[in-house]
Amino acid sequence: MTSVTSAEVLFRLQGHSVSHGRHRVLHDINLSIYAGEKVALIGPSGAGKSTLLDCLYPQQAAYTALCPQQGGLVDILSVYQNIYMGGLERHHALYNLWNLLRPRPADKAQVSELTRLLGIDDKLWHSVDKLSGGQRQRVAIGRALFRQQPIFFGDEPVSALDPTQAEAVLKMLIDRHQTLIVTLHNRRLALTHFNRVIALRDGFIHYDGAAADLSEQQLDALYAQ
Ligand SMILES: Nc1ncnc2c1ncn2[C@@H]1O[C@H](COP(=O)(O)OP(=O)(O)OP(=O)(O)O)[C@@H](O)[C@H]1O
Repeated sequence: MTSVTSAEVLFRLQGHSVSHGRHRVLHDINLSIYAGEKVALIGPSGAGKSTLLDCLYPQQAAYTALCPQQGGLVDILSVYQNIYMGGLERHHALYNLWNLLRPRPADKAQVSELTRLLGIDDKLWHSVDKLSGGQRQRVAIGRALFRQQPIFFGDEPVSALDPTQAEAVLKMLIDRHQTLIVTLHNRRLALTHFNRVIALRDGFIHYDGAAADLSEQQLDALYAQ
């Protein structure tokens, strides 16, 4: 895994606004995110969280494992193939083609280990269109983990998992990445697993600070307004 120097600014937006047609969805966003930060991005539906992730991602795309909201899986391919695709950039095309069709033992072992940790090892050779929403979400997370990058971007990456799984998977993502920016609707997870919370509402930053300085009730109020 490539590492980035601690306290290095990885992401910066200054006076950044985004519009879709006449609809402004992000207003004058100012923020810096440093290496090592674990940032929960919260806010009601439509607040602009995914749009903000889209603005930040290109700044470190080469070092970022991305887990988009729709998962981005290829339905007709197996769990193994979908996860393996997270590591395509590490090898040349012929190696990848061979490995997708006839997995080498070493690659198969790595992908199998991820599926075991994610609790989907019995699905390794199933095509992903046969999986439940939560199982598909774990495949998308497996693919992001297989990228082996220092930064993780997740757009509601654990929303389809039950509470126990969501916590375990989030912990795994945090353990394996130096810097994370994750959109979440689960306020408790935001406060217990992240050190910084950025709360958006109607395209404005409503709160940006330490998770330790926030209570769940304050976050609830943000959603209730
Ligand atoms: N391609 C688009 N064209 C037009 N409007 C868009 C487009 N993408 C997003 N929007 C609008 O931008 C606003 C912010 O959307 P965004 O997906 O960033 O919100 P979000 O906070 O991630 O929501 P959710 O929690 O539901 O995923 C919404 O009002 C949405 O309708």
